[in-house]
Amino acid sequence: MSSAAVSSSSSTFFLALASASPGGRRRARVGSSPFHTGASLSFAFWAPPSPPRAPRDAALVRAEAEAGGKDAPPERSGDAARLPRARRNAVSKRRDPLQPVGRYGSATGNTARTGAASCQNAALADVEIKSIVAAPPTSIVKFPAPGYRMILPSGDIAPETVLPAPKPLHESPAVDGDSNGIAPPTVEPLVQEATWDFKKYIGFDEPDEAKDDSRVGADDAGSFEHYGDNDSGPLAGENVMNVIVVAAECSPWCKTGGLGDVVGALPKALARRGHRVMVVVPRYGDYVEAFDMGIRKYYKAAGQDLEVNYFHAFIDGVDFVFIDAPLFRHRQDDIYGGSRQEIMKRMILFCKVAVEVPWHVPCGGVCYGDGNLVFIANDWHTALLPVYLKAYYRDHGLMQYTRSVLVIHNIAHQGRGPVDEFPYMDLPEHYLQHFELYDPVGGEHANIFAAGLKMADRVVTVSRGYLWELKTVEGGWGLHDIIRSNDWKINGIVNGIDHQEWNPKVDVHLRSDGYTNYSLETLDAGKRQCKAALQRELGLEVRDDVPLLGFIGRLDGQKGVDIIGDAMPWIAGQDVQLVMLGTGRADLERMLQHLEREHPNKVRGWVGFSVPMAHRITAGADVLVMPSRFEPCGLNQLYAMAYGTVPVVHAVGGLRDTVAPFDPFSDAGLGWTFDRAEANKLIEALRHCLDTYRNYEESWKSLQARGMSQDLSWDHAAELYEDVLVKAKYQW
Ligand SMILES: Nc1ncnc2c1ncn2[C@@H]1O[C@H](COP(=O)(O)OP(=O)(O)O[C@H]2O[C@H](CO)[C@@H](O)[C@H](O)[C@H]2O)[C@@H](O)[C@H]1O
Repeated sequence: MSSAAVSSSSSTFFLALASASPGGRRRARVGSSPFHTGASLSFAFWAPPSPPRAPRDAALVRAEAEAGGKDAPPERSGDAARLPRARRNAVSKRRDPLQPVGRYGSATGNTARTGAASCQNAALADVEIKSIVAAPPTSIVKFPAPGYRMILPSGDIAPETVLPAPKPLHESPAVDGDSNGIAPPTVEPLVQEATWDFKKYIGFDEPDEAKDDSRVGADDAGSFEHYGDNDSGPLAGENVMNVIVVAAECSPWCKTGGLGDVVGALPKALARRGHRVMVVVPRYGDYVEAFDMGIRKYYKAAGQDLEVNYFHAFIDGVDFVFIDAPLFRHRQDDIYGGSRQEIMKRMILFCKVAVEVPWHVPCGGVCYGDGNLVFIANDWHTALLPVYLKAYYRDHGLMQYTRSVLVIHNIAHQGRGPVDEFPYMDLPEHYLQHFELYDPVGGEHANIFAAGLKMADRVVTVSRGYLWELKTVEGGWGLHDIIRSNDWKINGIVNGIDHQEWNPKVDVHLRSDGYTNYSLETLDAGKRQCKAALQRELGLEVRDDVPLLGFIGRLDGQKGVDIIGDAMPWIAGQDVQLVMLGTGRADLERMLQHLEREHPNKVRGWVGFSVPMAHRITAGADVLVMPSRFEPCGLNQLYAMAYGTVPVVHAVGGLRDTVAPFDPFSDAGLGWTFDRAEANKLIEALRHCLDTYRNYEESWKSLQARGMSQDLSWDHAAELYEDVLVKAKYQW
């Protein structure tokens, strides 16, 4: 169907969507809070039987991480921890003169730090292009395939740099550069992959005899004997690959939520297994660690030629490549800001650039090349990458040994837009069918996530429970049919914890203002001190015997903070303290402030984005409350358990997978769960939790100890990711 043919109908649909939300008929008003907007989603259905969670080893901590080490997140301009209260509240109040979009690029009316899941489709009503000049797809023919029109995004690629020697599929190690005769290029690549020396690059100290070893390639695994304690080569063995993780955010440089955490940590864990790993992320600000590589390229995005520069840092065995372009600059505190068309244009540019990074960016002097390479794209922002990989290259016999994996962190945000905007994506016309989607809520539209899911070689969701939910009408947000039909290539892998960043033993945010580092051995004294410091910092009465409840999260329908508001009359009647930290929807921000005003002796509602405060609440609170309506994985409950803070969660998605309910009879479990995202269910769970806290000290301590003793490290998750990468590699 041509875009012209569909445009009028789509415009009608999208105009009708101005106040619609993807939950549509599924959404139900919860409770009767005066703060409730009615935009929240009641998300309750039969959850799948819990997969038995294999017992893991005792907590693996990287105790060697040093105070203020290079991984310690620097204070970002968005952090408001040290600002006076008035300014703290102002942090989240920035308003863009342009139509604002939600965290994932959907119109919400909120700041870009927010993820107003409830409203993302509303943006679709805005079909007027504000800043993008309409243009047909570009057709820069670089490598014409017989009888085929080839579209390449980059404006200045010399053939010798775009076509490194292809590799046969069976050739696994990233260190090996032999090409094996499938359509060899007429011109040799500028940088030979064979010159790549993994050990030298990541700084392993080799003994002389190892240096003499002239073996290369797959059989060379034995020469990695000095990789940590493992003398048989990289943990990944012969599966060693080149991995490029592509995402819109990456902690500690730019983070609005869990995506940033994952992208900051998973690559390091993959590198520890021996893979050569790069992270590609936009350069929203000046990041002191990264240096200009002096490479300039030109790309077309939505009809405009744009210059792109590359900045590079090598940290913890990972190449971090920051894409610098005018579209990304000065967006540090507003990375998903601007109109829907603007963010789409940024992501089109970003994906076009990222897919060619393995050719243009010689990290450590050597490009990654496109053999034995896998991209890991994340969420809808980078879902175009698998599409470009296929449309620009794989369809034309290029990049035949490159694979793509797409990770679903949150399917509530999909990159929906009118069908008549499809030409901005610079794709062959027949690709439109992969984007086109009709659902009762969104009408007929172009859906970037849908196309990415179809084009990716493999797909990962961030928990198995969430994967199950995605296949349901309630949980798939219109993509359930696509998920179901691609079930064969989807795996659920629970996120891990970066133990350099989220570890009470070494947490840099617990080193001042009366807080302290602690471990399982020093839990009692350590938590008591952190709790007192938190109470002091927030102006609450310093009391050890009062249970301190915490909430941290984006203020939107997903996180269910309004359910806490609904439960407030009961909470206020208890001898408890409640600290909530979040930013997002204006009505929910007001709710936090209102609750603090109403209950000044009990409640603190901190409106703002503060990484240090998130760490301090996690350490100082006794209980972390997560009444999320849906939660693909959830990281805060993992962090809480690692800090001896007991989670009380709605049993949904990853929360259900990771928080086994407490069983007082067998003294097992990790926290309290409730089966519907409703205030009365939350109250019931909290009642049991507080009863245990007050009256069963031994049970409480063993709950804390079990939480802290789990191996929640990324190393375990990275191993599971590796299985997926290998499946992708051998999949044709
Ligand atoms: N106001 C604030 N100040 C400081 N820090 C704040 C903050 N609000 C949130 N954070 C931090 O942001 C992170 C949020 O993690 P979540 O797992 O809740 O992610 P989120 O829902 O954004 O992401 C999605 O992706 C992740 C990763 O896959 C999934 O776990 C999750 O279920 C899915 O919704 C945590 O590190 C938290 O401390």
